[in-house]
Amino acid sequence: MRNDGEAIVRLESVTKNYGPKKALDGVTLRCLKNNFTAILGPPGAGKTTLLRCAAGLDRPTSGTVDVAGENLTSLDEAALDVVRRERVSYVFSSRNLLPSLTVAENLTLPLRLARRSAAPSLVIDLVRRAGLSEHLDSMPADLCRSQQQMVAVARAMITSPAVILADDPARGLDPRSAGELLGLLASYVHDHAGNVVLASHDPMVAAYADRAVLLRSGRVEREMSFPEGKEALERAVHLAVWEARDPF
Ligand SMILES: Nc1ncnc2c1ncn2[C@@H]1O[C@H](COP(=O)(O)OP(=O)(O)OP(=O)(O)O)[C@@H](O)[C@H]1O
Repeated sequence: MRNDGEAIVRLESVTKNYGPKKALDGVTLRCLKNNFTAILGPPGAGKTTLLRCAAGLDRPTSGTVDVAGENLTSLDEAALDVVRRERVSYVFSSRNLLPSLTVAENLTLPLRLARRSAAPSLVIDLVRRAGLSEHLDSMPADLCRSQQQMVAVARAMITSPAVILADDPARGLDPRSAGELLGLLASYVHDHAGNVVLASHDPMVAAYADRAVLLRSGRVEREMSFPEGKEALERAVHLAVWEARDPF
């Protein structure tokens, strides 16, 4: 981890209301460059809302959101569309792939849409790490769910975006597959100087992260990072959740 203190995603006093519901309630947060930041919290804590505001998919009711130095809240729809297409990769917890395209076509779709190419070494490396070498000509329906999510995560990396925002991509996977998926994201951060912000209800995710942010009722409850290692971070997160006497 290179913790240079610079933020790739910055939220300042962000509030998001859905009618009378405050999904985010004055969130101020910095997700540092070259870090895997885990946003952890129980269902309804506001994790998805936070990611959607950071991706420019939703606009905050008040407050500001900066991504890669760009103030999203000041952009019009056309400029926001460019950020969404070119600067940010978003991974959903399921149904990320186009069912009528092969795995290879799904994987390279963002490059085709942006009329760009990627370094062959990056593509080969991603395919190998994601365990997809044997499946490039398969259709998504022929893959199991964990493989489909691997394609989605590898696809998010293929354009080398400013930041990958992932909404519980390992939700519902068996522990081994979840570990492989999170490991792929963690290695991308460290080997390709990537930036990842991942939301999850599962404290286990902290074992792969550099920094954990606990969110509850739309507020940042606690932020944790442990230079001594990820296991210490996972232990601290479990302890904090237990101490709150309100497990996720
Ligand atoms: N489009 C919407 N309209 C109304 N209320 C919403 C909407 N989106 C989210 N909410 C509410 O805002 C709160 C935060 O929701 P959000 O989905 O961000 O939480 P979450 O932490 O991602 O939850 P989960 O882990 O269940 O996905 C919840 O109370 C939710 O019901």
